[in-house]
Amino acid sequence: MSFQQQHPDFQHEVQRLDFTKKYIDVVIKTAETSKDQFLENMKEAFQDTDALESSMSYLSLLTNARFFEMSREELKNLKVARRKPYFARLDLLREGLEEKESLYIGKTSLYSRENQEQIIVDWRSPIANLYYEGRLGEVHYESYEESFNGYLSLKRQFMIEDGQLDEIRDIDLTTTDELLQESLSKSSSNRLTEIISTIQEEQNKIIRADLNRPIIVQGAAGSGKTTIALHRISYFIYQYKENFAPEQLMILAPSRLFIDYISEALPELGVEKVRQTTLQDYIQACIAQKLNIQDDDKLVRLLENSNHSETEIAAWASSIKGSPVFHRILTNYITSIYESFYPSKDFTVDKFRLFSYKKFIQLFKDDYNYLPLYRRLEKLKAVLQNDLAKKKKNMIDKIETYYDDRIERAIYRGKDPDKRRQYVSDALDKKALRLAEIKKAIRSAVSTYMKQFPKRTLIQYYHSLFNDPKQLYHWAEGQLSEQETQNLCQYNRQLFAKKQFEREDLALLLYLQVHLFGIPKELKAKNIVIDEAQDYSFMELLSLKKALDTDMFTLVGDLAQGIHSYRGLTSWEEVVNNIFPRATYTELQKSYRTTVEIMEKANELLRLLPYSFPVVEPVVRHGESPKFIKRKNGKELVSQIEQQVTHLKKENYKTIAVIGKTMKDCRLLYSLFKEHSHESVKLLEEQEKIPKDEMVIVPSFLAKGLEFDAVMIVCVDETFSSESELDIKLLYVAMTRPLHRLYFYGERKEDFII
Ligand SMILES: Nc1ncnc2c1ncn2[C@@H]1O[C@H](COP(=O)(O)OP(=O)(O)OP(=O)(O)O)[C@@H](O)[C@H]1O
Repeated sequence: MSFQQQHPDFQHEVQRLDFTKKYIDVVIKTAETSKDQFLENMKEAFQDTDALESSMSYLSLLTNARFFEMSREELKNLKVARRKPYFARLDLLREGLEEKESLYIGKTSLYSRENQEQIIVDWRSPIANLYYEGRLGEVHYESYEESFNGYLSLKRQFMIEDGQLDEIRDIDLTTTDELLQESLSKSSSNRLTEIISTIQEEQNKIIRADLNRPIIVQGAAGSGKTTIALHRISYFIYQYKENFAPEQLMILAPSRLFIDYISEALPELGVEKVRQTTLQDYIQACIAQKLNIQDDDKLVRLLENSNHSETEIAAWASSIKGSPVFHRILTNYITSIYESFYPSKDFTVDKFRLFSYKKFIQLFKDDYNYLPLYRRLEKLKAVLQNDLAKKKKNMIDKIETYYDDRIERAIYRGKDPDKRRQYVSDALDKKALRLAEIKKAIRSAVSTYMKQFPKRTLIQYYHSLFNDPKQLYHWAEGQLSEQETQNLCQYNRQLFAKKQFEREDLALLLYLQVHLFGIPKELKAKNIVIDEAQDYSFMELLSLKKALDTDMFTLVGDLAQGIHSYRGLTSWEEVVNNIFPRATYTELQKSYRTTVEIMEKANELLRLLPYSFPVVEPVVRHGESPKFIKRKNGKELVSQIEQQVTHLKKENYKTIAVIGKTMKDCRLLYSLFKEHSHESVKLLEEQEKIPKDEMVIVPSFLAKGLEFDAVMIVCVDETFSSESELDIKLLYVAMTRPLHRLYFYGERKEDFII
């Protein structure tokens, strides 16, 4: 018997676990067969225990089929839960009650079918919050806007593997960290996992922060931002399951590679139905077009420093297109488009004036100002059609009456019967002609009137924006010089000539789409999580907010890893002040991923960056110090790395990555491996899936957000320079990927800055 199994309650907890598992089995079986079977199933399962007694006494409730109505989803969760029904227990004496109750906290809830008592309490329920933040003793919690007090006398953690209780541990202040330590020391599976049982207090605060307000989290590398963001979605779905379908939530990830990385944690959290996409894919869906986008090309060019002045202009164009200057430009541009739609003629049919242009403009400008331009036009077209339908009879009647009157007068007044006949016949002809005319005019009136409004496509509008530098200068209201607007127009026209766009154009296209055409309802998510949000530009965030028509965003990111800062953000302040004024801002400085030794080295880099964040505090977990190894060349470099990998695998490290600074360096390494190695190696690109048990080669900018047991940063042709902020950030990203081991392979130590 192990030490933990000597816990006086161990046997009791084994029984309790047994009961829970059997109960789950019965519920599953009953849900899959029929409710009438419940009793039989209960008898069978609990033949030898007393539990049956109490169950039998609630027989009457069983007539209620509702207790067994379970969605496929719930059934699936329950089947998963059987392996580990719960991870903690709380003993709570609620104020005003005599007896304390034991609450078992798990990933999904389970109610007793007989008396509605909770056999398992969902980790997202209000009372489970006590596990994450309440110390033992007097506690207070809120549930559905009511406050409760109570006394928490026990917090117990369970280690359950495959339905077997391995260990129990009662938590007081000294042992809180043990489970976390254990969980962190495990090897990484290349996938993000759920951390429900070890969520830390500061993380819990963010997960459960007011769901009706946006939240911005600046978190150090490895502080759990991605993990927390996913848990917050899970919490949101739980809280609002009646009001929102998971499909109405959206995760915007930096790349498809990253979506693959988080994919495994999603079902466990019950959030797999949440829409997961990248900004590029999402915007292209909104504008219903597939564009030819040059991806990350700019970053690579910046890295490789090719053609200096051209690269500089490209980076400058990105920064301008992402900045608030373009908000001003687009606002003015859109106003000018709107004004060009104000008609100067009334809506007339034949000789009748039906609708004044002033009224048209008033409806266009004021009454329908909540709609995008072309939707306003559709509305107005419908207004004209309605109006016409109402007045049509009247117009026809007027013409008929006019001729009928004349004919009648002629019949009575005229003396010469021949002349009279001729007059009447002419009048009848004229009447028929006029009636045919007016009917024809009525048929085409609306479409003729609507023809004055130009029909242009989004892309045509976008191209026009860069047509005339003088106009652009005017719209920028002094925020750009004439030279700058000329450069910008020239730059974009060159792209257009190649039928190309760059990522920075997407936000502007989205902004125009929203104001001119609108976006389909089914693409309007209600709650949005953005990971690596530091790489978004001001205009990207603003356009998304406009497109989605909500400020319910969770933004998580780390400015120190802002490798796209030429277009991305340099401070969260501008985001809070100008886009999400209702947002709460939180910082996370503790890092859970890596060891103290690795984090200390990475912190040295952080000090070289122009940010005033405090250095990252690693959770105390020690390991080997990062090592510099003088690299060899060609075949010998490959065998050098292979030996290290063999060594690491012996130590049971499973996921290993070689990180190069650029894709170019990675391709070089990859071809060396192809030529000289028997090991299977994969080069990760943007659209890849991450293999489970192969070593990977990945460029630093794509490694962002991922993690591995061990990382080897290898410099072949490229080195990192302390002169370049981008290099520092890329190296920082690379250095903060490993959980356990870090090696630098290069010519000289200086090539890695520190
Ligand atoms: N409370 C926790 N308990 C156990 N593991 C945790 C906890 N918080 C974070 N981790 C682990 O720390 C690692 C880093 O988490 P995550 O990837 O969410 O961090 P991040 O802030 O998004 O990192 P990056 O900035 O590098 O993208 C993961 O392995 C995660 O499982």
